[in-house]
Amino acid sequence: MNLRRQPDQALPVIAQGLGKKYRRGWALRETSLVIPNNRIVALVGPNGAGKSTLMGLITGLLRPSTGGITVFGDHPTGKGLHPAVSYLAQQKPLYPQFTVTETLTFGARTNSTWDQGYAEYLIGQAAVPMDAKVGTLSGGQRTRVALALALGKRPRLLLLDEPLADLDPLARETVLRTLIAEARTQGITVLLSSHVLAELEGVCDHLVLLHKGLILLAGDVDQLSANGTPLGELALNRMRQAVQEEAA
Ligand SMILES: Nc1ncnc2c1ncn2[C@@H]1O[C@H](COP(=O)(O)OP(=O)(O)OP(=O)(O)O)[C@@H](O)[C@H]1O
Repeated sequence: MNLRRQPDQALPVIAQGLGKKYRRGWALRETSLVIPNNRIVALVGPNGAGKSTLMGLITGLLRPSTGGITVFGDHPTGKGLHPAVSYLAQQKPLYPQFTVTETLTFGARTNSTWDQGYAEYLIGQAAVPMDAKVGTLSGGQRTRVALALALGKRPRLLLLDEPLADLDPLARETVLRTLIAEARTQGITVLLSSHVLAELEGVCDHLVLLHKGLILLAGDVDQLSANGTPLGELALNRMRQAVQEEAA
């Protein structure tokens, strides 16, 4: 595949033969992948499968050892995120001493595409006081502030690396629902990594399943699942099959 920039390649992610090797070995191998527009993508796989590594390569925070990757037709440079991409990891990069207002001001100063009205709307929806210091907020409220920061940039691709892991089940459900509603309304492609397969059912319409640095399954759920098997079961069955093949 030719990775030079072409109009028809302005897809969120195209990876070809992508690999990342650390001193201990390969974290991601021979990954060829297309993430289409307007999808809510479940990025799943066991611990150490390579999910965070793939996200790091998409953000440009990591450099590939082999192959190449484009994000909306551009090669990630490693000098900051692509303007159309927001990234939220479990450790949310928020300053505890900042108030919510100051946090949004920071978002405005650091993002040329910042939409202050939209960010304030998202904070209002979460009923988080604008004058509260971030360090005094609950885990769920902090996640909502981090999401407002990520979405206020008006991204076309939102990368979420286990962002809900520290929330209770009710808060997880609320945040996930809000997030997905926003993504669908705004036409944002979301790449969401999670170990909780059940909560991705009915939320994600595209699946990328990684195992030991290799892609086992990738595609739209309705195409991968001929007989309507739910996403979680589809992923688990394929992972079990891979483990059995390794043992044989
Ligand atoms: N900075 C690093 N240096 C060396 N090895 C690393 C580094 N980061 C990741 N690895 C290794 O690469 C492999 C893939 O790790 P990665 O964090 O991408 O997996 P993951 O699917 O996100 O795992 P988890 O579900 O546990 O978060 C693992 O074997 C991990 O030990």
